[in-house]
Amino acid sequence: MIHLENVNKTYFGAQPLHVLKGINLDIEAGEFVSIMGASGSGKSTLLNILGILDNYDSGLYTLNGVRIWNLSESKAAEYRNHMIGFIFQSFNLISFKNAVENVELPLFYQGVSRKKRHTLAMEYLERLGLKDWADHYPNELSGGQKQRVAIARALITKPQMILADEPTGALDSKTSVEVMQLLKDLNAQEHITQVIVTHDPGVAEQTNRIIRIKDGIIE
Ligand SMILES: Nc1ncnc2c1ncn2[C@@H]1O[C@H](COP(=O)(O)OP(=O)(O)OP(=O)(O)O)[C@@H](O)[C@H]1O
Repeated sequence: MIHLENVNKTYFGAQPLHVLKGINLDIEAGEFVSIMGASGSGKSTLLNILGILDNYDSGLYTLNGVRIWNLSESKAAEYRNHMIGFIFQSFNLISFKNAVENVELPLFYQGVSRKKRHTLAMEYLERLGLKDWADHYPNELSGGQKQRVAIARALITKPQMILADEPTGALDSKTSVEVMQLLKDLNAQEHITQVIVTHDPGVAEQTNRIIRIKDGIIE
């Protein structure tokens, strides 16, 4: 599903920083993998490239056989909206929208009718055990509840893969285990490919493969 060949990425700041130095990586459909590496090793950079949120300088990236290179912003957004669900450490919920409105948002961008997106969002909230919290705002939810709302939002477009950047980074250890179990179940039951960036060896151990990045390459 994901194929990377000799992918390079440099940030051109005051001093150029060659972050990814020839990444070769294959992730098959249905895999449940984690990416580990020291702080600054390029994990988020790699995840952003996989999620078509950022460009790379050279090499090859194909997603489901489609070459991802120099896409227009609208084409990139279309691929993201239809293929990829994102989960972030800081949840990235919209604070002035309640839980069900947050979950509905990706469908709004897909032009789905108000009624249909509300019905679907309620279904996903229910699946994640949050039906009774639908009209609560993010600041009224615990960290674990916020992350479950974010997971519902990631799932609602039925993505083929989920990219998660430190999904448990802001959660206590008990809630982390619950969220990881949820992601694991999703992988087992629905075969959604998942790529999880984490610092936490306990989180990585729960995935089926650990990819280690060091000095800009995969070990
Ligand atoms: N937009 C940017 N412009 C310039 N440099 C950047 C940019 N984004 C990241 N970097 C630098 O690139 C390097 C890799 O960053 P990245 O966020 O990919 O690492 P990481 O492995 O995810 O780190 P962490 O575990 O701390 O989140 C770091 O040195 C970072 O400072």
